[in-house]
Amino acid sequence: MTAKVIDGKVFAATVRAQVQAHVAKLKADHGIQPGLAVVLVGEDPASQVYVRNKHASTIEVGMASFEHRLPEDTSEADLLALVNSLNGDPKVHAILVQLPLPAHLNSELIINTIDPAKDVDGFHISNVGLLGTGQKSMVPCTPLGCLMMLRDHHGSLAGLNAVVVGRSNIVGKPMAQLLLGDSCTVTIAHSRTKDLAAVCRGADILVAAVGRPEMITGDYVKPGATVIDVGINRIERDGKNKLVGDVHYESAAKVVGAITPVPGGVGPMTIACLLANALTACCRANGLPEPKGLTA
Ligand SMILES: Nc1nc(=O)c2c([nH]1)NC[C@@H]1CN(c3ccc(C(=O)N[C@@H](CCC(=O)O)C(=O)O)cc3)C=[N+]21
Repeated sequence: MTAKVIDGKVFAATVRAQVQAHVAKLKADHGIQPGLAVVLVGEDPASQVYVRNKHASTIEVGMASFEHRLPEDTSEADLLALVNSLNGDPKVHAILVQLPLPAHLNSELIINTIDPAKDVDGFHISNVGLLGTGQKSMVPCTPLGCLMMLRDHHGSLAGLNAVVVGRSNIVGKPMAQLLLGDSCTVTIAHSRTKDLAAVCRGADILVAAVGRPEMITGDYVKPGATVIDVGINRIERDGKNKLVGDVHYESAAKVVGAITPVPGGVGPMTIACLLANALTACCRANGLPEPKGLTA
């Protein structure tokens, strides 16, 4: 069987185009421009790349982008003061504090200080609770992007067996909630699950978010299954730096029905969903109808 490659790059471009059109309409009809603030503490090179990409895409869809780069030794009090000022800034509808933060900063405290209505990452405890109880919330960008690709590929997800490998607060747990919301039968597995391969082989939908390069091989997948690879691992192979997922693409692709590549799968969708969430936050803040097809 030849697997269908789910092209996240192409899909993300269509999401960004929808966001761009909606942003233009907000401006024309209401004179409103959505604003996204990104806060980066420290000099982590990978984080700097993401922040630069986010800035460029934000401008491209016509939103205002506010970048705050703070030194590694920024105090918790100073960071909290910045978050509070962004909370109170009417031009800022959406706030993202890049993670991980330097170890001397309490990430939970900082995330929970963001106004939940502006929390485009959906990491605030209020948004986590709202999602868990099926209420309107801000939904974490990576799981939202995965859900969009799955809905596009399958139409309805009702009744399908979904296995999420990974139990993080930013991907595994919210992904499971979203799949449950779409009426999948959901299993959350992880590195300590007994006979992980057998559990994974029961999946019609397999979401790999364990953070272990190429761990999910062809032996872990059911023929015809849909595989979403959330992993982004930088490894060295044959003296070269390479980006690989949590799925061993070559062996899995021989078995499954559809699969997302790395790069060019979930990553671009994460950024597109960040923009979608910023737009949603802006519409809600102004009591306007939300964009269709861009929310959970
Ligand atoms: N508060 C917060 N929210 C985040 O959403 C967040 C974060 N912190 N910290 C870091 C991670 C990482 N992340 C990525 C987004 C896009 C790509 C992406 O577009 N990747 C490209 C490849 C890029 C490359 O070549 O390096 C791809 O997969 O095709 C990757 C990683 C968001 N994160």
